Parts: sequence; structure tokens; C-alpha cells
Amino acid sequence: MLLEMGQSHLFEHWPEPGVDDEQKRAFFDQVARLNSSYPGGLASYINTARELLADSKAGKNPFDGFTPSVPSGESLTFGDNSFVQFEETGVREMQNAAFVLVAGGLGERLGYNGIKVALPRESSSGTCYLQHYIESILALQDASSRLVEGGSPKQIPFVIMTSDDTHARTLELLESNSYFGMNPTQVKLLKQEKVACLDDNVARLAVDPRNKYVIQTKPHGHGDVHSLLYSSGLLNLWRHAGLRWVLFFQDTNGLLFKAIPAALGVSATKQYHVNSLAVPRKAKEAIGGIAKLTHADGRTMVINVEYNQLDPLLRATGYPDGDVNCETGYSPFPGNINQLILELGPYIEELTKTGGAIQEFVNPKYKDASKTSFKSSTRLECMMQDYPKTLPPTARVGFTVMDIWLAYAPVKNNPEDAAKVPKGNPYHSATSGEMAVYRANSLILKKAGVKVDDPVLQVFNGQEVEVWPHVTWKPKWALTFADVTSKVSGSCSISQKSTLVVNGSNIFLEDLSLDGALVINSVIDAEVCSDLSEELHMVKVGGSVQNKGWILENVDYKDTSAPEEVRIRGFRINKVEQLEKTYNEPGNFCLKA
Ligand SMILES: O=c1ccn([C@@H]2O[C@H](COP(=O)(O)OP(=O)(O)O[C@H]3OC[C@@H](O)[C@H](O)[C@H]3O)[C@@H](O)[C@H]2O)c(=O)[nH]1
Ligand SMILES: [Mg+2]
Repeated sequence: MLLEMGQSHLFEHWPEPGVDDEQKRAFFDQVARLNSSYPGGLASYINTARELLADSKAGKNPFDGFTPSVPSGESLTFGDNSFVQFEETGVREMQNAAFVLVAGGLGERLGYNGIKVALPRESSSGTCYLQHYIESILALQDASSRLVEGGSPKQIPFVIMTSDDTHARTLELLESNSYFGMNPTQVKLLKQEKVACLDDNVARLAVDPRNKYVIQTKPHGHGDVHSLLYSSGLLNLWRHAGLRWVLFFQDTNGLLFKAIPAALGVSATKQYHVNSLAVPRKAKEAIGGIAKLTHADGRTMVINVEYNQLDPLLRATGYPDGDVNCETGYSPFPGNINQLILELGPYIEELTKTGGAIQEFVNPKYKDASKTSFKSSTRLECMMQDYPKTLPPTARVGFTVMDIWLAYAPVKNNPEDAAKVPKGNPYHSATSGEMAVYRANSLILKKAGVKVDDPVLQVFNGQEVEVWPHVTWKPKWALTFADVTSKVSGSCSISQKSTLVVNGSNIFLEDLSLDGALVINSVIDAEVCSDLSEELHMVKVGGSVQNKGWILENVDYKDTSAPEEVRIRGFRINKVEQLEKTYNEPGNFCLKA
């Protein structure tokens, strides 16, 4: 097959039989792996590569013939009646859902040495992303089964796509933490394989410069998740179990689960086959724009245009200024946060046709204008949000826009690059990712009637951020706005320098005045309480707490004496003074300190 596909150069240096046989066998093992992990096999990979490389050389625009326009979608306002309604619907539907986290990326822009899901989402509680995601899914599972009478509690499946770069460390993080409370059989890791690198425009496979018996490989992109799910057989198992939704998400977004219930509510209510979550987008921000593309022949699709392609597409289609903000101060195109909700039935139907193959692209860096050779080997790539590209026009494809403060705060940029982000655009750094959690929680409490002091501006690693009170809670405390409003009452207030950490589902804040740090734990087992009415197992906490609190101290990212996860956010928390309370029985508690 390799010879037929013009790959004879791979064997040119081979010595006679009997020499290097081990390495020759290893070579064929690798070829077999590359062949079986790609839909259609290696020959199909090479053919596609030739076509895409020819298009790229000819300077062909992948959106040739299409004109972009601003699509209309569902736009939600946090806390209003329809939002609350969507959240309730979403939580109810949650027991028919499965979650898929794509976490095979190295995070080269961030440059962190560990895996990204092991980073703390915020440093007041120190909870890492993966723990937060798992606890959110478990809390949704419980809340959903409570809403459905007589239903037997279902376990929400959780899939993590890993790669050779992240697999072992992801597994190790799960195992050393007892899967953060999830049943290990509920979690499935699917490892994506890399794809072969290409040396030239006729798609000759690149050999590893250090070992001529190895084909060089690079990641193929998050689009692999579809073929992996398809070939794993999980989708049909889920269908037989009565599931209806698959929710995809990315490795570091500390706000995502605040947006999930309402977004699923929208999918269920509008019967969307595909629902992408979006936020208002700043021009040139490194997030894709959701656009309606209309072809000269009349076809239309609503699809993500990746951030590096939006500007050239706009310039080529009559918008000479390219990717710029409109009068709202934002790009007219909603920003894709790559949280996709797919309806399982239509998804399986589509994958049965495509095998999960996603339209690919190639992005070679040419040596010169002749475009005949590359600076370094290239490869085909694909993105999970390109899934709708092959759907028939009858498919119900929509999107849902929510506020940025509620839905999107990824950690993608290293401190140096983040500090260079144009003023007013989000930093997407470890610093902004943590501050966004505090801001969102503070704004939600405010909306629920708590008096929360305004933030102050502070600079960490060259980035000016709003510092709100450090409020963080476990997902089981509150998943939706209705949960929060049911758990705070009377006249509560939180000063700017405060930290509030809430660990426990049955904690109710009533007439609490906080100026300092307060950690409230409740260790009452929800199952013991399940036969009691809510009143009977409430831990009601009020009173006035004042102490020196927890203080943020600047740490420079170049200061190698601090741990990497501290350095990249530019501060550490000095826990000067706090009140910590742990309750193991219900009651009314009046704090004084
Ligand atoms: O090969 C890969 C590459 C990436 N990934 C995962 O995919 C997720 C996103 O990866 P990247 O951080 O490289 O994505 P980017 O920031 O380039 O853009 C992505 O997120 C922002 C959106 O607006 C873009 O449309 C989307 O492509 C991460 O969770 C990463 O771990 C894989 O699982 N495998
Ligand atoms: Mg990327």
C-alpha cells in the first residue's frame, strides 16, 4: 500500500534482510496503527492530504463561494424567568446526558508542564479542574434524579479524550484521587492517536529525524473525538440506555458548568440536533466566530469560523476591515466556546454515514513564495466543532449566547503573552481564569440579593484584573440560579477583601455579614437525610464574621522558587486569619468572630 501510495522513499535506506529486523517490524507496527486509527486508513489520509495541499498551494480559500453573515440564535440573560425555566428543564434532562471532555491537547500556548486539568480552578479551595468537572457532573446527576419521580438514579457517563501527551497523567490524577468520588466504571478514557507528518506537496510521509524507522507524527486535533466515540461503541450503548444528549467540553473553563443547565434546557426546548454555546466576542480574540455561511448555490450553514480564518474570510467577501468590533464594542459574530450539545439519535445517524470523519485542513508553513517546500513537516488537522459541516440542510443546528462572565474563562495563555493582549480583550490566563470564578460567584450572589462590595483593580503578571470577594462553592451547594436563591436569605453582605468557601449541599446563609475569611463545611450525609424533609437537615448559618482574612500576594512568573501553578497566576494566597466551621448536625448557627 505504501509503495502504491508513492511512499517508496520510506524504504530507500533499508539495509538487506536480516539487518535491523526489530526496527523494521516496529516500523510496520506503527504503520498498522496509523492505518487503523484513521477512518479510511492511511491511503485515504494520503489522498486527502494531496488534495488539501494542492488547494493550499493554489491559495484556495476553504470557504470559497460562501458569504458570511451574522446568524440569529438564542440569547439568554442570566437570572430572568426564561433563564430559570431553561435551567430547570436542563437539570431534568441531565439524566439523559453523557459528558465528553477533550483533553488531549498539550496546551502549548500556556506552556504549563503538567496536564491542564490538574491545574487549580481557583486557589481558595484549591480544587483542580478535573475534580470540579466530576463534582459538577455528580451534582447534576443527583439533582436530575431528584426531579424525576420514581425514576431510578442513573449514572451520567463521563468520557475523557486523552492523547499520548496526557493519557498517563490523567489516569494517575483520577486513580490517586479515587476518581474524585465518581464510580470508576462511569469514566472512560479514549486515547487519540497522532497522525503521520508530511514532507512535501505530494504528501510523502516524514520520517523522524532521529530514527529513520519511525514515521514522524503530530496531533490531529480535537475533531478526533467523533471517530473515537464512534469506534468505541459507546454511542450505541448510550442509546440503548435511553440517553438523548452528548455534551462536549474543553479542558480549562472554570465557568462552564454555570452555563450547562440552561444550555441543555435550550437544546431540549428547541429540539436542536446541534447546539453550540457562544459568548460575545471581541474582534481578534482567539476564539472562533459563529457565522451563517451562504453559498452562491443557495446552501447555508451555521458554523464556527476559526479565529485565524475569520479575518481573511471577511476581507475576501466585502468587509475590507476584516475582523473588527461593531458599534456594540464586540465582533458581530458570537464567539464559539466549543461547548457542543448534540442530540444522540441524529448524531449516531450521521456518524454511521461518515464513520466520525471530520472535514480536515492543512496549515503548512512554506519556505518561500514558490510554496514547494515546508519549513517543517506538516499534517492534517480537524476540529470537533466542524462536525455540522457534513449535516443535511434539514438538521436543526442552533447556538446559544450567554454572558462572558457566566460562561467562559479559559486558561490558554502564558503570562507573557497574556500581558500583551490588547486592552479590553480577555487575557485567557491562569490569573483571569481564577478571577472570573470569583466574579461570577459574586455577581450571582448579588443577583440573589446579597450585598457584595465592588471589586478593586489589581495587577498580576502585568495583567490588570477585577478582584472580587473570593467566593467559591461546591457544585452540590448550587448548580442553578434557583439553587442559589433558595440558599441565601435575609440580609447578607460580603466585603471586598472577603473569602467565602462553601463545602456542603445543605448550608443555608441567612443574615450573614462577612468581612474576612469564612470556610463552612457540612459533613451531613445527604443519604441519611433523604428521608427527612429539607427543614430538618438544614445547616443555617448567620451572624457577623470579621477577621484579617486571606490576602493575595504578588508572585512574579519568573520567580522559579514558587510552584509553577502559582507563578503562572501571579499570586499566592496568604491565609492570615479565617473562621472555619464544620457541621455534622443540622441546626441554626449564629457565628460571631
Ligand atoms: O489534538 C488535540 C488538540 C486539542 N485538544 C483539546 O481541545 C481543546 C481545545 O484546544 P486548544 O486550546 O488548542 O483550542 P484553541 O484555543 O486553539 O481553540 C478552541 O477553543 C476556543 C474556540 O473558540 C475555538 O473555536 C476552538 O477550536 C483542549 O481541551 C485540548 O486539550 C485535544 O483533545 N486534542
Ligand atoms: Mg489550538
